[in-house]
Amino acid sequence: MGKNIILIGLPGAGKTTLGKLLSNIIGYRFIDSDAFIEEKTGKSITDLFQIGEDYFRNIESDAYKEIADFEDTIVSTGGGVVKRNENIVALKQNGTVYYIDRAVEDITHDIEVSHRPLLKDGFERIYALKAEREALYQDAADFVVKNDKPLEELAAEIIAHHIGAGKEGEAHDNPQ
Ligand SMILES: Nc1ncnc2c1ncn2[C@@H]1O[C@H](COP(=O)(O)OP(=O)(O)OP(=O)(O)O)[C@@H](O)[C@H]1O
Ligand SMILES: O=C(O)C1=C[C@@H](O)[C@@H](O)[C@H](O)C1
Ligand SMILES: [Mg+2]
Repeated sequence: MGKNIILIGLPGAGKTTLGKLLSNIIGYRFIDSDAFIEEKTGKSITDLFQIGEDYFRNIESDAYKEIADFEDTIVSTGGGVVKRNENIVALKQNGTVYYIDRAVEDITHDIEVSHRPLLKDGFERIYALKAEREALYQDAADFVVKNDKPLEELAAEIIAHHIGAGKEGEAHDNPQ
């Protein structure tokens, strides 16, 4: 059975769109951890966050432990997956972690903030998230993919890495 493909990165980095595209190409199941949590709890991420961030993060960590047992699955994670190392440890048991590294300026062009609890006060917060989390995303990643090109090209880079072929270019095995 193939290892899971775990996509991490900031809100708006392209994880869900790329994950669905990868799923169509290689036939693995696609899951989005936020949607998985909403289905399991019957509550929206916004509602869970309103109860308290710790409350949400506990539910999120439990979800990653469940997801870690899946096989042949592409996982689009929540942007905060790296806030707890236990999440990454669990997901790496049967998964390779790909950091989708996208410039904040590109993200702000493409997303709106209304249903995003962390961005409800505006885009400024995403600059802070980038500063807070960049090192965490880099440390967690087995492989870094720069999202500054068509998503089909990112998908090709990830598939090449996944099948063990390796590839020259901006995507690179993470030396950290
Ligand atoms: N390389 C790209 N070219 C064109 N559009 C892109 C690219 N990367 C991302 N996008 C667009 O950016 C938006 C955000 O992408 P997406 O929803 O996949 O991000 P995400 O990481 O899943 O974010 P979140 O989970 O926080 O919603 C989408 O409209 C997507 O189509
Ligand atoms: O970046 C984050 O911390 C979050 C991202 C979303 O995917 C959700 O998981 C939630 O809104 C928290
Ligand atoms: Mg998403």
